[in-house]
Amino acid sequence: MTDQDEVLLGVRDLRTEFRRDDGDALVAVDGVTFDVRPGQALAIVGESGSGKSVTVRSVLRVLPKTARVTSGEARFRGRDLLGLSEKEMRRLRGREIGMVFQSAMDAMNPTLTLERQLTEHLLWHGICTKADAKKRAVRALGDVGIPDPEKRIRTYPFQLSGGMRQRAMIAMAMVTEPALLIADEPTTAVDVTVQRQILDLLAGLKDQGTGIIMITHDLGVARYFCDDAVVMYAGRVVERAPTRELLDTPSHPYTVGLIGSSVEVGGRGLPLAPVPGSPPDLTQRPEGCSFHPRCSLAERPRCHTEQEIVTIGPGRQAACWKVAVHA
Ligand SMILES: Nc1ncnc2c1ncn2[C@@H]1O[C@H](COP(=O)(O)OP(=O)(O)OP(=O)(O)O)[C@@H](O)[C@H]1O
Repeated sequence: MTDQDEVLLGVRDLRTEFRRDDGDALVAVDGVTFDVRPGQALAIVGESGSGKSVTVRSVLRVLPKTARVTSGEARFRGRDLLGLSEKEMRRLRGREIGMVFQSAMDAMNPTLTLERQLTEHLLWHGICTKADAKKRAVRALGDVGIPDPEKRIRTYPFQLSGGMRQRAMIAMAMVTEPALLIADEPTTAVDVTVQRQILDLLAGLKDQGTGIIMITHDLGVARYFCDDAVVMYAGRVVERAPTRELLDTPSHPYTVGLIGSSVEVGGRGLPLAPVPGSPPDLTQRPEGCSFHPRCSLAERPRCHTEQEIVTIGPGRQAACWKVAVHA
């Protein structure tokens, strides 16, 4: 089997724009490329507004009306998701691609019991018969560690604690046995103990061969859970590497700053403190490297005119020509 055969999701040169009222286009995602393989987790890290969510929303085709993907490819199991009909995408989302978000309250329907939500989800996707749906739903809740699932299945999301709700959302995402799971800050709103339990649950999925994309602010979570990482800045990937290498020996000046400003205590990263300065207004992106106005190493004219991708090693690239000079 070649490397290429093993790619579950291959995103290439993805570009997504928002149309603004003043007519200007805001390029939120600009040329993003990454691969996710079965049984592997990819972290997408970066400051707020760097384009992490818009990237995965573009892949899932759940963008606000004002946004559109203007170019690129998102090949999932051989099919380009960006070329599928909306009907085909509806079949795929929630079935072959599961989704877990920061807040289960936003992702689940507060007016339906867990039983209704889980069984309707299974039946809509044609996973099993009505007779089997409840059994599978109870099993899914048990699998994510919800005690007494036969009883709990009759509750509404708001009747559960935050941690239990998050588990129920993961049960929803897992019940169809998706090949790919996209998790957008799944542990941000829960305490450390629940965070660990949720990561262990997701690790179980990974062991079964599920590919995972994890958006996270928490470098400790990325280190603990993710095989590879991409760092985004102003809509672009500025560095990609196996996670441990990226965190131990970062290359791009932005990654260095990001890690330098994050304190990892006992393997858990605190939320990232911002690198001095602020990201650019995406309607007026600086020429060349978008990070140059904040970069202490920036040199004229090269950093102001070009952004070069440098390959540092296997699976490692950084969007900074100075990396090659210092390597
Ligand atoms: N609904 C929207 N309308 C207009 N622009 C938007 C909208 N949503 C996002 N954007 C633009 O896209 C950029 C990327 O947003 P995105 O939500 O992907 O960032 P993020 O990295 O996920 O941030 P966070 O960590 O805060 O969730 C933002 O900086 C903003 O300029």
